[in-house]
Amino acid sequence: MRDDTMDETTGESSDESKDAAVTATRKAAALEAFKDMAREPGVAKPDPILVVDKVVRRFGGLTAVDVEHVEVQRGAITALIGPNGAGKTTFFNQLTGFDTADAGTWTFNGRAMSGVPAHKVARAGMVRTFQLTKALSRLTVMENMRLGAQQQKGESFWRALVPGFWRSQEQEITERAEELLVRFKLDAKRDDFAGSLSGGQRKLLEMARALMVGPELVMLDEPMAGVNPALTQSLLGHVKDLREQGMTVLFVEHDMDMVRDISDWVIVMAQGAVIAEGPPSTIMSDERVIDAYLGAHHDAPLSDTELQAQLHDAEAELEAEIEEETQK
Ligand SMILES: Nc1ncnc2c1ncn2[C@@H]1O[C@H](COP(=O)(O)OP(=O)(O)OP(=O)(O)O)[C@@H](O)[C@H]1O
Repeated sequence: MRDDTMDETTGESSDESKDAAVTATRKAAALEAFKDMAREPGVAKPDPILVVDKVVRRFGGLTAVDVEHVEVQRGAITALIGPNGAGKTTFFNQLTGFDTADAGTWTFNGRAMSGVPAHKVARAGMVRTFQLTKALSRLTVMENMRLGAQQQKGESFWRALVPGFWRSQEQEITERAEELLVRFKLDAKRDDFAGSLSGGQRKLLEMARALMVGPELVMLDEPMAGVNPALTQSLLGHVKDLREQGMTVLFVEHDMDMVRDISDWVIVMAQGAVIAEGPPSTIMSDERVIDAYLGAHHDAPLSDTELQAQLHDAEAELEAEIEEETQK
């Protein structure tokens, strides 16, 4: 039963103040772990949940991922950033068993995971979110949630053999789905097609679906992409909430405001490799990161011709914008 007695000094119910205390503690613990940490790619973490060594993925002649060593701290929110084509999504796919690495090893909670198929990786406690595909959009919100559990548990064998066992599992799955839908304020949409949800609601469903297996490490692929600014804060709150519930979060994101707002630590990839790590407040002023985003040699002086070309492009863009505005 909830204890709703009020704290006279803060005016909060004691449950609320307890929640706030937990939030402060988890955040503080995460920040404490990164205090004084060397800002070097591959730097050792005090309590890593994930440790990656020499992972390589090639597509023909292109090396999409070539990560020498990286560690992810347990209980923290870590952002994985980098310019387009840096290899972030490919790296996520290797780690979660959705694609096979050409080389390398990694451990999750000390357990070797290379070569382990996706549903077993999920069962071990490491899940990634997926954007809603066309097929999933045609299912209801509830069906998506149930699929999140079934697909990842890979228990069709048991389902066929032991119907009684499966029925009790089914009930458990439905209850867990209901609980998560309430938490993500999607319960009123449970019977709507996932395709009819707004951009922000889809992101919530993607997150809720990943939580069906009760993961320890949640990997979010661009959780803010296509989200209406009005829903931004609510989504950020849900991501922070994962940490408060004791989960570890690793997310890929281009939106630097979000990275600064919620991450405890940032890992930067460029051309397949981890090139820098550091706290969100200073990472974007790291020379290696500036180089990666702007392309090498940005500090070499521009030739006259290059300068003219840049000015010309900027003017053309500005004119196009003005024209667009006047036509509205
Ligand atoms: N299935 C594939 N076949 C061939 N090349 C691929 C494949 N998947 C990714 N690549 C290439 O690998 C490189 C890394 O791509 P990836 O999508 O992992 O980068 P990213 O950092 O996630 O980029 P973005 O931020 O734009 O999503 C790119 O050059 C991409 O074109």
